Amino acid sequence: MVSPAVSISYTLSVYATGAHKIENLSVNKELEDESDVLIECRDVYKSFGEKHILGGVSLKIRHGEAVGIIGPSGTGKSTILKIMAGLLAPDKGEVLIRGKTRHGLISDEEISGLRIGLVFQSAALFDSLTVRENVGFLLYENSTMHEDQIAELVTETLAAVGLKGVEERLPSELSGGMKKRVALARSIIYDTTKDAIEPEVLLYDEPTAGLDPIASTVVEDLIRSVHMKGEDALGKPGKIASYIVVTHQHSTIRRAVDRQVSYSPFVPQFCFALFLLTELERLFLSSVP
Ligand SMILES: Nc1ncnc2c1ncn2[C@@H]1O[C@H](COP(=O)(O)OP(=O)(O)OP(=O)(O)O)[C@@H](O)[C@H]1O
Repeated sequence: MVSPAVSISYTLSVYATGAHKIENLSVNKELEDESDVLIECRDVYKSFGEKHILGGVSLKIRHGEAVGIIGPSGTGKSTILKIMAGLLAPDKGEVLIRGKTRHGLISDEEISGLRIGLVFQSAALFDSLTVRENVGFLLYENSTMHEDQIAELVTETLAAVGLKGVEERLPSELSGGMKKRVALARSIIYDTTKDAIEPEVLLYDEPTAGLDPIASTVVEDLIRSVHMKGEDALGKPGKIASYIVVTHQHSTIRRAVDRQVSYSPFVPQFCFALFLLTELERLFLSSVP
């Protein structure tokens, strides 16, 4: 039997202090089929002033994947998400969206064919807007949809993340977990009047930060539920093609993702290694006749 093509192509380098690159692990295997790669980072570098944060990160996100990135504070996890989302430009290296290089920051032209949503660590809701206005914000601003249509879609999207009757509340009237749900609803809503509905990749930055274990579990299950392999609160298949979760919490990784990329500190203090547990497992399995 022919082994399935194995998807491995990661290089991740993390700098300690100063300009010394101290770890650079890479595993590469040529792929037979690249057509399902939605986002690819190729040898991405990023520094802030003298601080070298990313030193040659390469990774691919494929259609249908649920990926976790775990690691200590300050190692550049949020930075790589922002680079993938097009909010920060890499100093060196490339970001490819469905095989096409994106130059610099995000632009409407370049994102056509793939919607990328970033769910921020804090829910980042507008305090003076109601939940309905927050969730429907982009549609009110950028679509040709009628206000009633947007309101209806907002209600439906809130129901998909398990929230009912909160449309006219202000963010200050919600619990932390509810705010995260509203932020999630805002990131999954889209203009249903458009002809072509593109696949969507969601990038979650610390989605369970600041939540107690029960509220964390609810959010982790919610992340699963809006994925195409899951089922939302209305019992419909989720609409998110792929997602990445950045987290400090192993419980979130265990519950919400299929494969993990981790920065893991070991001796000496500033060394970090990249563990590609699931990928290595796949490589091993695919090599078994
Ligand atoms: N816009 C910026 N300007 C200057 N420094 C920045 C900027 N953004 C991030 N940094 C620095 O880059 C480093 C990596 O930040 P980043 O937020 O990516 O780390 P992280 O791994 O996500 O951390 P955490 O888990 O605490 O969120 C930090 O030292 C941070 O202070």
